[in-house]
Amino acid sequence: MNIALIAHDKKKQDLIDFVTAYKEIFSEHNLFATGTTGKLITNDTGLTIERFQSGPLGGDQQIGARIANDEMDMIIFFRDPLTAQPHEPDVTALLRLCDVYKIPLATNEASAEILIRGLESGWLDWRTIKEKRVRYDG
Ligand SMILES: O=C(CO)COP(=O)(O)O
Repeated sequence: MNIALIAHDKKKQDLIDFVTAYKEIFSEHNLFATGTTGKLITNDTGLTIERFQSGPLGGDQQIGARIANDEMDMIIFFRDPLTAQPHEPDVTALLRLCDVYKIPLATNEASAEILIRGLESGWLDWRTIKEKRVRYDG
């Protein structure tokens, strides 16, 4: 699975702690991140992460492009809902593309817990699950 990790500044430590807690699971997947988030996570965990530009410089858009190319399977984005971001339109565009392409997206720690446990349990193979559901329906 290709997993993108993103955190706004006030949420970065929370994401580092989260990735550290689930390092074993994350280490089995291809990780991507916006610039600063990726650098901090790699420094703390030693995990290999492909880094894009920093968010305000286009990193969210680069991850969005990967989604549009069907190259992302999950987005974990610890957003800061209490601080205005200069690149808010980019953030909105990224979230929109997750919905356009039906990509699992967690925008807070609680949702991320559920996604990562689902990933571990094999629930994230959503395309197969959807095919089965269609078969059951008729
Ligand atoms: O701003 C961000 C997401 O919108 C995150 O960017 P950085 O990881 O470069 O701080």
